Amino acid sequence: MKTGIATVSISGNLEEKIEAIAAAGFTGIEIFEQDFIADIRSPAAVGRRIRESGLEVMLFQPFRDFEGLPKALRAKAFERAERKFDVMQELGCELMLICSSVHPEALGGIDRAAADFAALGELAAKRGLRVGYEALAWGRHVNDHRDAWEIVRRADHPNVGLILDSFHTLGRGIDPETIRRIPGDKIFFVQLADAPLIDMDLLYWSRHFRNMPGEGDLAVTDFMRAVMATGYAGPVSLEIFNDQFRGGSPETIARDGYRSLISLMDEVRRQEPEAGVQDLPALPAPVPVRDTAFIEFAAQGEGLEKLEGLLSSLGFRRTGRHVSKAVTLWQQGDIRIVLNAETTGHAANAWNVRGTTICDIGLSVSSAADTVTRAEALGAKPFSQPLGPGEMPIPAIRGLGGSVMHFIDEGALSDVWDVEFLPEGEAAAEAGLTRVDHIAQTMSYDEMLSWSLFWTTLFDMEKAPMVDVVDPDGLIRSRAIAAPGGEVRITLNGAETHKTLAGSFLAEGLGATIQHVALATEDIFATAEALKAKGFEALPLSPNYFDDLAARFDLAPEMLEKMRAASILYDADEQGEFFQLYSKPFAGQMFFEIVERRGGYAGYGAPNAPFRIAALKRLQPPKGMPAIQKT
Ligand SMILES: O=C(O)c1ccc(O)c(O)c1
Ligand SMILES: [Mg+2]
Repeated sequence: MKTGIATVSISGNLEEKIEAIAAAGFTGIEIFEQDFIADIRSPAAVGRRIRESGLEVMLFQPFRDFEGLPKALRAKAFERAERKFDVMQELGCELMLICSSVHPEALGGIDRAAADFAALGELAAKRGLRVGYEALAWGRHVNDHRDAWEIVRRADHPNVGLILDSFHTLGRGIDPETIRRIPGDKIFFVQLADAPLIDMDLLYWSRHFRNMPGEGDLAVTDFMRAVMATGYAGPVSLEIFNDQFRGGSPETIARDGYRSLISLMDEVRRQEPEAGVQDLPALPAPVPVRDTAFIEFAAQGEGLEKLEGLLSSLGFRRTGRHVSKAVTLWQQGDIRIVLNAETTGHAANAWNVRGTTICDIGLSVSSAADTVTRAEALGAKPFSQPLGPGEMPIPAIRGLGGSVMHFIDEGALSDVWDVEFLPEGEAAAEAGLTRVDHIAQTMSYDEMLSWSLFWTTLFDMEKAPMVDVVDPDGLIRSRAIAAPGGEVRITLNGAETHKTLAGSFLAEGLGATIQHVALATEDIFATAEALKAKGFEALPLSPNYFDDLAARFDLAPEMLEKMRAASILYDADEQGEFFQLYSKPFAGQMFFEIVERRGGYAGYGAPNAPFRIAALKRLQPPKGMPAIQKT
């Protein structure tokens, strides 16, 4: 299977685009004409450069306003096409994309357009070139792939074929099953893009909001299944017009594209085995996640002592000390927290950059080996560092932005805790915390699509709709990613400005990181009592919040009083209820959350987030003072 991406999909100049596309692992490139025209090099030199980087020049596009023109304009269009054929021959590209006309003088009529294409096919054939016809969703007369196909069919020329683009089909709500009727060898090229469902003008939506398959809401997998069912054996290529990507990092966007495409084709192969997806390396299915195995903090000195104090006040006990490293294990229920005070290695690097921070998360998965294999096939890098005495080689990868994740399964490595840690028997009463409910990653808004793609392509996890959270100083976009039974839940919080709480956390800490961890209890009132006895200090909330709760929900007055007394927040959905309790911030702006889910409540208390953020902000030092001291 040949994979491609259009130059228009990523930022930078043509050279930067070529480098990033080649580095990400694609087979080829679609040259978007503007990118080529802006380059100083000759077509031959550009073609050579692309091939030297290991890429094929798969497609030259777009050629606009060709078909259906009245006489004089028609002749000009053919001349224009000949000039572009010249360029293509120099470039070493044999396929041109012609998108359906938007010309105000273009005439309709399928036979007229077919005759134009038959004539152009002749000219192309003389030079050993081919042309493909794509229906733009906003084309003047042709805006549906079924009409474009009828024109190609009637043109009946071996050098004239159809080009399909998932956006134009799915964006118009055309059933992709209709593609199954087209002969695969008449489909010359396939472009893929997803998009978030937003009700707006098709052209504007397409030119600004496309994103990678899996990042949006369109049925791109169904589209591609139908394409493969035709016997299509040509390239599968991404064509993403996106304002954010145009301003992003070429490497990141190209890597995301590759991850998206491989994961999509893997899914197509699974769902449509008879379609015979060729030359796609075998890779394990998206990996089921079972639980959060551990959360590891990098902490040293005074910051370490403070964190130990906070963990004790949350009912955690130190249960182990690493056999060879300055690392301790803290437990409660099924929760494991690792405190790493090493002065070399990944944790030390993280501490040097951020101070006290979560530097690693461990996930329990069905197969750790499969997880690493799939992650690498999708472009992730394995992670390892020299093993100390007595240490076990736990499979790990680099997540995005330098983060690290370890994977533990039920195999030989599951007894890592007994092997690597000497037990410490500090007896102390727990506070009823049972497991990690969710992990909240904070990032800049631009990183959200990358992270949601990372989680949903590697693991058997689904993304929930985006929600907006109001911070007094700006907006936070929030999206949850969860395993089907909620075994692991991640929330991605994207800050648009550095003035928001999440944004200032980022400004201090360099890149996406985990800002809070939510721990589950089965009885939040009992937990709140137990914590109080241990000296835990809850985040104080405004009394107005509880008055509003009384107005919005039918809560028993005694329960409301208990919530008010213990600073417990509340939310409910159709399935159940949700209770939340926050710690005060520590190490700058990190915090813990304690939650109780009753019934099948599926959310994260998003309606409460503005009040939590305002409460946290009240505790920040006055503006102008440093918010984080590196301890
Ligand atoms: O927005 C456009 O004009 C445009 C151009 C070329 C394409 O392949 C396409 O899908 C859209
Ligand atoms: Mg297209």
